[in-house]
Amino acid sequence: MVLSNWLNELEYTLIQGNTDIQADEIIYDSRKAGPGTVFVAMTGTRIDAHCFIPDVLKAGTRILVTERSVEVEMEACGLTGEEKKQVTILRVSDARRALALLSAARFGYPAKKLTMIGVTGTKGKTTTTHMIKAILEAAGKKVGLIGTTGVVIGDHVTPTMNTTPESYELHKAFAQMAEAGCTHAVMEVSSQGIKMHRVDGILFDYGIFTNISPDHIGPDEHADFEEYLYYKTRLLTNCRVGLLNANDGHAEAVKKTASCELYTYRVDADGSEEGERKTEEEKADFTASHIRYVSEPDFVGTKFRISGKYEMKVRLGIPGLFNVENAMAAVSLCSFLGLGRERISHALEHIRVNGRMEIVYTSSRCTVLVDYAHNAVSMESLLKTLRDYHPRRLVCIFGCGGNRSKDRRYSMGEIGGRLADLSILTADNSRYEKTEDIIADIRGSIEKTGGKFMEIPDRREAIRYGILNAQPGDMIAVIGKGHEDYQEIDGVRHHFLDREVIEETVKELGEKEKE
Ligand SMILES: CC(=O)N[C@H]1[C@@H](OP(=O)(O)OP(=O)(O)OC[C@H]2O[C@@H](n3ccc(=O)[nH]c3=O)[C@H](O)[C@@H]2O)O[C@H](CO)[C@@H](O)[C@@H]1O[C@H](C)C(=O)N[C@@H](C)C(=O)N[C@H](CCC(=O)O)C(=O)O
Ligand SMILES: Nc1ncnc2c1ncn2[C@@H]1O[C@H](COP(=O)(O)OP(=O)(O)OP(=O)(O)O)[C@@H](O)[C@H]1O
Repeated sequence: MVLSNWLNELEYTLIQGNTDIQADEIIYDSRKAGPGTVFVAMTGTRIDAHCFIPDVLKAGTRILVTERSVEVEMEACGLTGEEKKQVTILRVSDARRALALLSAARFGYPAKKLTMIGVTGTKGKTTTTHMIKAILEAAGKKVGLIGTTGVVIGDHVTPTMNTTPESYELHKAFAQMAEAGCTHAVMEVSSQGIKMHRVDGILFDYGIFTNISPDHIGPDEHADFEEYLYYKTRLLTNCRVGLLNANDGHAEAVKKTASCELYTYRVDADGSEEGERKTEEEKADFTASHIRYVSEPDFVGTKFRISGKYEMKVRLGIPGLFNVENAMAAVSLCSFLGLGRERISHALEHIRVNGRMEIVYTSSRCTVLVDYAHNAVSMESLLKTLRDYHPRRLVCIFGCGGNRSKDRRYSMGEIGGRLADLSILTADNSRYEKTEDIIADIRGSIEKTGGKFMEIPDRREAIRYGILNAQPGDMIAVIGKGHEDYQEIDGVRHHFLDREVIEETVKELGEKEKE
């Protein structure tokens, strides 16, 4: 490919060289340098990649995209004067944005070949994207998905470093999706991804804003809540049709900044009808009401009614009030796509989202579920909504990650003590810390609540204990790791999946009962 073919959407200054030269690949990691590569030097949060310019030139790269003058680096590269002259240098104001625009061109603008659906929000991104995928697939569409659980195309899952991967990886994935015959791409759009220009140049057909609460604020993420909110709202300035959760405390502020064709959805947990709402502000385009919590021997979830621009009754096979919100986002969106109600209904009744309120076992004996809640806010909303099912006992099996803020241990201990009937403290990803030390930190706060707890540091044994000692009608929530299929100990990831341990134990239980 000739470099100039990739430059249509890029604003740049040609510092030296020419653009009518061969370019085969775009790289943003110096370790992939070689002849034919275009090196985009990004100023990182840890490293300024301009310092790798001598290395990439030595490795054979002859095209550089830079944010600043690189005379010093050119001096240090060891090339002859003639060789240096042959290097093409493009100066851009933002290399991350340049990477996004170049990557889109490099892969032939694959996002334009797909119906693009983006979901942002502090919570609910993974669940909502999986619900949309399940509905579209039930309607016979081929869908690609990108998010925390990886890039999913058909049965093939490729793990990703980030919830919203780097722009180059995104366009590569879109190209693979288009190649595989996908018509729709549904992806999680993190605020950090927006801030880091990973989705620059993509115009989403549909954008969803699920909710926002303080999170991801810190040295390498957002400076403060205002910045976090700002970047989250950018999705609704970069899509044709937007959907906003009217239940969210910041919905009005988000509405003011949105520039798309905007619709709202809401959940009336108190059972009131759309017609009974008093103010215009309280009305939404899509409303869920008449919510019932259903716990049957083979089905745990909710039933509710949707009214407004779309009407249907839903039986949702994933428990919890917040999942009604997630389902409302998914159904409202799918209502624009002209899908049959029976397909939507079937998909939601049988929905399973890997590690998100995932019911692994349910019978008259007990219900066991896995969830990714790994901080106090998520844990609190999870335990509160599980109470709506009136379990005999609510048992929560959890730990906390090592080498992370200790505040999380104290706050999760406090929530467990207050909201569970029994907490079983165990290992999460202990990393370089001793599991016993982490549990001791949790113990410190749980003891103050007077809540009942026990300690079983081995996570497998903790899960086995919970299930083998269940009382009829118990609900057991195994939380913190969700879809993760490993336990990280001393820098090594050992295979471990909560769901598998639950399934093994349930089998053991069945065999014991037969004896
Ligand atoms: C703080 C942050 O967002 N960092 C992201 C950023 O890394 P960075 O560019 O700052 O990294 P850096 O190490 O300073 O390197 C700078 C540049 O030097 C290059 N380099 C580096 C070494 C070398 O030898 N040669 C070389 O060329 C690197 O390839 C990079 O281009 O760009 C990388 C590539 O896209 C990301 O993987 C990385 O995410 C890190 C792992 C991260 O933890 N990010 C979190 C904060 C994040 O993005 N989270 C969101 C939100 C999730 C949610 O909502 O739950 C997400 O979307 O994942
Ligand atoms: N709409 C929601 N509101 C509040 N909590 C939610 C909601 N949806 C899911 N949760 C809780 O948050 C956890 C993470 O859910 P999910 O993975 O769907 O969200 P996410 O936005 O992708 O989160 P993360 O950024 O932590 O990966 C779930 O395990 C559940 O406990």
